[in-house]
Amino acid sequence: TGTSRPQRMLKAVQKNATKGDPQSVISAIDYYCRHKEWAMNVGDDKGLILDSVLMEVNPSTVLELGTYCGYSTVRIARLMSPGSKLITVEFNPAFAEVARQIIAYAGLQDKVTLVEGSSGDLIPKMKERFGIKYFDFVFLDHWKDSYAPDTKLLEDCGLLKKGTVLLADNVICPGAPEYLKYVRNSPRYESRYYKSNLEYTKAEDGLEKSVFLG
Ligand SMILES: O=C(NCCCCCn1ccc2cnccc21)c1cc(-c2ccc(F)cc2)cc(O)c1O
Ligand SMILES: [Mg+2]
Repeated sequence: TGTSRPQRMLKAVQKNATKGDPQSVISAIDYYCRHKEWAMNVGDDKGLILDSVLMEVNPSTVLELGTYCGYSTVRIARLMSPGSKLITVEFNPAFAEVARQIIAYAGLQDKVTLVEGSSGDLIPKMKERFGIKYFDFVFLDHWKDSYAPDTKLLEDCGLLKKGTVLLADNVICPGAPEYLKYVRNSPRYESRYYKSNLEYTKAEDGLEKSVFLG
């Protein structure tokens, strides 16, 4: 058996990044995934768009669906103000274990709560479990066919407020057609597509930014 791809990514971070320096963790992962082995992090190209949308919102509460190894968790948390909270949901325990270590290596564990489970089960429990009233920012990066149902679930659970920004990864590759139809046709969202590349490749992909209008 041996190590998994996430475990090799963690080794690369421990070898090449500086403890407590989130930017060096991001650079170490991007270098590893571009030159050694591809992995499904949002990556550096789309990461710059994520950074700028995040800074524009300056959220107090963030929900991330799909932690994977914690790359986007680190990208988001490093830009969040003191006292703000990021809840990230990961379905796969092995991914969650690596992510916890990468988030801690970056020194961002105090801002981040990593929860294991499925979005469908956890979204209805956010208020009671984490004392969340609303999310100011939601990053969707989990099962692509869950983006639309989970967005409806967030609405129904009263977790979105006027101005909440949803940012969805992979709307072109692998694609989230149902989600695009939903947010682009709904009068309750103002949507915009940011064209970019699939992480570490020349293939097209992009992020869809959708503002909830209440
Ligand atoms: O599949 C992707 N991500 C999702 C992974 C599984 C999420 C499971 N999960 C996590 C939390 C959670 C909560 N509830 C339910 C389920 C949950 C993904 C794939 C590609 C990709 C792959 C091959 C290729 F050739 C091109 C592109 C690129 C990306 O950027 C991706 O994000
Ligand atoms: Mg993705």
